[in-house]
Amino acid sequence: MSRTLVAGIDSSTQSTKVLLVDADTGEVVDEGRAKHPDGTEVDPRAWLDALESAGAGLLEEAAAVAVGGQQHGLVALDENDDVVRDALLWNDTRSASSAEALIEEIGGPEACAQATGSLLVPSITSTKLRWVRDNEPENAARIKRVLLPHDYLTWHLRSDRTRFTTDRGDASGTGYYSTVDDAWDPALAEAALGHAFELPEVAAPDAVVGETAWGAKIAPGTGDNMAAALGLNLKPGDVSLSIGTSGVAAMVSPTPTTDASGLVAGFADATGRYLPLACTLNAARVLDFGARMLGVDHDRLAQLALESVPGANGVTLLPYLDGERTPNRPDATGTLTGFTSSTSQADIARACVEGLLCSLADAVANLEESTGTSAERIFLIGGGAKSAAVRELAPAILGRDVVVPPEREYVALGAARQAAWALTGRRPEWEIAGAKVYSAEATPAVLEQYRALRDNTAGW
Ligand SMILES: Nc1ncnc2c1ncn2[C@@H]1O[C@H](COP(=O)(O)OP(=O)(O)O)[C@@H](O)[C@H]1O
Ligand SMILES: O=C(CO)[C@@H](O)[C@H](O)COP(=O)(O)O
Repeated sequence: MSRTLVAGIDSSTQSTKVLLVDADTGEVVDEGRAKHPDGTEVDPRAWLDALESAGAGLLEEAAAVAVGGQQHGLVALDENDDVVRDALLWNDTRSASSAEALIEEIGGPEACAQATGSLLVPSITSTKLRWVRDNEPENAARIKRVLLPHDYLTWHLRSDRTRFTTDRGDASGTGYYSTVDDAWDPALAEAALGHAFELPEVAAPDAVVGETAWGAKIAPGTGDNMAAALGLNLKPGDVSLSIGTSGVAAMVSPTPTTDASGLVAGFADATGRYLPLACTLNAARVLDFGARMLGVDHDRLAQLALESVPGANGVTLLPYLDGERTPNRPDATGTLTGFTSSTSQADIARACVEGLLCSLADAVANLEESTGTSAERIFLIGGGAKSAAVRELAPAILGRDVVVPPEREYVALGAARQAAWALTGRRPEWEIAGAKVYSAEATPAVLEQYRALRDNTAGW
C-alpha cells in the first residue's frame, strides 16, 4: 500500500530545509537543504531559489505542504505585487529608534504590550515599516502590501497566486496584530508606514489555503518558532530552547501574555494557544565566531571547550556580537575579558560555549519570571544543539536536566505536522522517540561571573 507523504519547509535565517514525512507516522523519509545569502537584508526571491533547490525531487511527492519561516521579516510588495526592496530581517537592528518612537506614540510600554502582546524592539515588522517611511520615502510610497517571509513563500507555492494568507502565530510578530483580540489592528499598521496597506488573510490553524501546481494542499504555515513548538508537540510546562541564528526560549500557554519589560514577547502559537518567547540575537553564530577565531571546526571547538574548567579560568564572553535583543541593546558588541598569560585556546572555547549558554539561561529565567511558570522539561534544538559541549554544559549552566531530542529539523517537522493536519482534518499525534536526557552538577558560579560582566560592561 502506498503511503501518504507531506512536506514541511523551514525557511529560516541561514537556510531552507525541506522534510518529506509520512503523514501517518511522522517518519522522515527524505530531506533537502539549501543556503540563504548572508546579511540582515535579503532579496526574498533568494528564498524562492533556495526552496526550489532544497525541495527538488521532494516537494512533488507531497500531498500537502506548509512553510515555517523566520519571523518578522518585512516583505514589501508594490501594486503589481513586485518586491519593493530587499526584505529587512528580524536581526536587522537599524529600526531601534523607530521602535522607541512607535512605543511612545502607542502610549508607552504598558499600552504597547497590551495592544500587540509585545514591547516593540527592532526585530518587529512595524518598526521596519517606520524605518522605511522615515528613510526611504520613495520605497514607502510604493508599498501596497506587506507579507512575512512564510506568507511570501506560501503565496509562491500557490498555483493561482490569487490569495494572500498568513496565520495568527506569525501575524502576532508584526506589531500590528492584537494577540489578545486575535485580530489585525489596521490602525497600528497604517500608523507605522504612514498609509494603509493590504494585510494577508489570517487563516485558521487547520485550514487549507490553496493548492500547488502539482495538486498538493497548502496549509497556512507559521513562524519558525511556532512551527518548532508544533514539531516538538510542546505541552504546558515544556520549554523549547532553540540555538539557531537566534536563541529562543519558548513555552505554550493557554492565555496571552503582555510583558511590558520587553524581555518576553507575547506571541500566538499555531494551534489556537499562545507562545510567550524570549529571543536573543546571538546564538549559534557565537559558536561560529569561536571556531573562526581559534581556526578550528565545530567539533574541535566543542572538544577544546570540554578540556577547560567551569568558568574558563576567569575568561568570560558577553556574546552580544551583533547587537542584542534580550536584553534590548541594539548597538552592543561582544566583550571577552579575563585573560592571563596562561589563558589557553581551551579557555576561550569554553568562554564561547558558556557565554552562549548563560545568555540562554537569562532567556529561560525571563520566560519563567514573566509567565510565572517554571520549566519542567527543556528541549534543546537547532543547529547549535549539535555541539557536544553545548549539550554537556547546558544542564550545568541551566541548573537542571536538559532533553535533547533526536537530531532533526523541528521547524520543518512542525510545518509537516501542520500540512498533515490540513490534509486529514486531524492533528497528528506523532511522538518523538529516542530523546536523550543530559544531567550535570549545577555550576551557578559560572552564571554569576557572566552576570557580573553583563551588568558592569561599560556603556550599559
Ligand atoms: N556541530 C555543530 N556545532 C555547533 N554549531 C553548529 C553545528 N552544526 C551547525 N551549527 C551551527 O548552527 C547554525 C545553523 O542552525 P539553524 O538552526 O539551522 O539556524 P537557522 O534556523 O537560524 O537558519 C549555524 O550557525 C551553524 O554554524
Ligand atoms: O525573531 C525571532 C523570534 O522572535 C527569530 O527566532 C526568528 O524567527 C529567526 O529564527 P532562526 O532563524 O534563528 O530560527
